[in-house]
Amino acid sequence: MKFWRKYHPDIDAADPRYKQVSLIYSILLIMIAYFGIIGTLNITLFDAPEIAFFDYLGLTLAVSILWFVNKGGNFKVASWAVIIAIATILLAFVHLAEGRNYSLMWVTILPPFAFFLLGRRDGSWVSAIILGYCSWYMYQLINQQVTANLSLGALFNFIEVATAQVFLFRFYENSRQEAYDQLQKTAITDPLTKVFNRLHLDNTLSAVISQANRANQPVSVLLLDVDHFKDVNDKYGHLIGDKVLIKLCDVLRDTIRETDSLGRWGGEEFLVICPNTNQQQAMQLGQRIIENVRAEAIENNIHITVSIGTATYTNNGTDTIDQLLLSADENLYRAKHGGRDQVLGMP
Ligand SMILES: Nc1nc2c(ncn2[C@@H]2O[C@H](COP(=O)(O)OP(=O)(O)OP(=O)(O)O)[C@@H](O)[C@H]2O)c(=O)[nH]1
Repeated sequence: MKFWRKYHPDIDAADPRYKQVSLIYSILLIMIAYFGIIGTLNITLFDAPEIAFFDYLGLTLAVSILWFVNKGGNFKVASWAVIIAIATILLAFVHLAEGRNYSLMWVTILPPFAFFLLGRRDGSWVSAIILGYCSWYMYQLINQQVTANLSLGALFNFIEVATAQVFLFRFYENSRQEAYDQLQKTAITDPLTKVFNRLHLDNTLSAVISQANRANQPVSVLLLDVDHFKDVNDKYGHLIGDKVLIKLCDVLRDTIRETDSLGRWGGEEFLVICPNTNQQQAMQLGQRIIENVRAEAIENNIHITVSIGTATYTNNGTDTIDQLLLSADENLYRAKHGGRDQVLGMP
């Protein structure tokens, strides 16, 4: 287990912040070890206290940021603080080294940190500004013949490498972000109908109920089941049955609000979660769904109907999510056994 988890027990491996937090802690620990060792060497072995000053400054900054994140500080602020600390040390080093060519090499460590911690957009301009400034500064030193350590040819090579580095990191960060977004989407989507899957419905319902508790608002759910769907499969085949489910979800998406969540509960059962919706509004939505589905010729002129059970969470101190779903299920059962093609709520 990562040691920092004891300061942030709520961030587990599934949390999107996990990698970023890991990286922040790794960078801070490396900075502390690095600046501590090099600063001490600069004083004891190399007799360079003016450089050691910046090493200890880096050490102090790293320890302060570590303290800040341990105390629950904002990770975005911490990421920026890490990048500003690294950039400050690098710039101080470039100035102190008076044009020695190795100082430029160090500047190339900035882009990977900037891209990983700040993302593609901010990583790009921060890297471009720091690398651009260092190139310009070195060019002035060569021009004014302050340095004999760096040739114009070497500086241009540095500029080419730095530019390539920024473009490569941009490209890498782009593909990484796209792959991550795709993965996130796949993890919460039902592959056939492209509505949310059951796992995401569970998470959404918990989040919506917590929000409703804070705002003291009702939440309604509509549990919906296709009537006699087995007959559709038996008569037209499974592939057509699949298309019917896909088309049904199109109708449902067009009928519900943007703030509602639609997902597949299982088989030919779907759940709609409606924040800030009372029992009466849920019944109206259910009725609209029934009518829209009935009116739509779904596939090859196949007409289907659906039955719906609704239930409403009112934050009266006794309701639970399980009870809410159980009530919706019981009402769906009554709708089925009362003749189908209808919506039923609390008796
Ligand atoms: N084509 C297709 N069929 C599915 C899918 N998931 C579940 N089914 C079918 O849905 C049917 C559900 O049948 P039942 O549970 O008997 O319900 P029903 O025929 O809809 O009858 P009622 O719900 O009582 O109106 C079964 O034939 C399942 O095979 C799917 O993804 N694609």
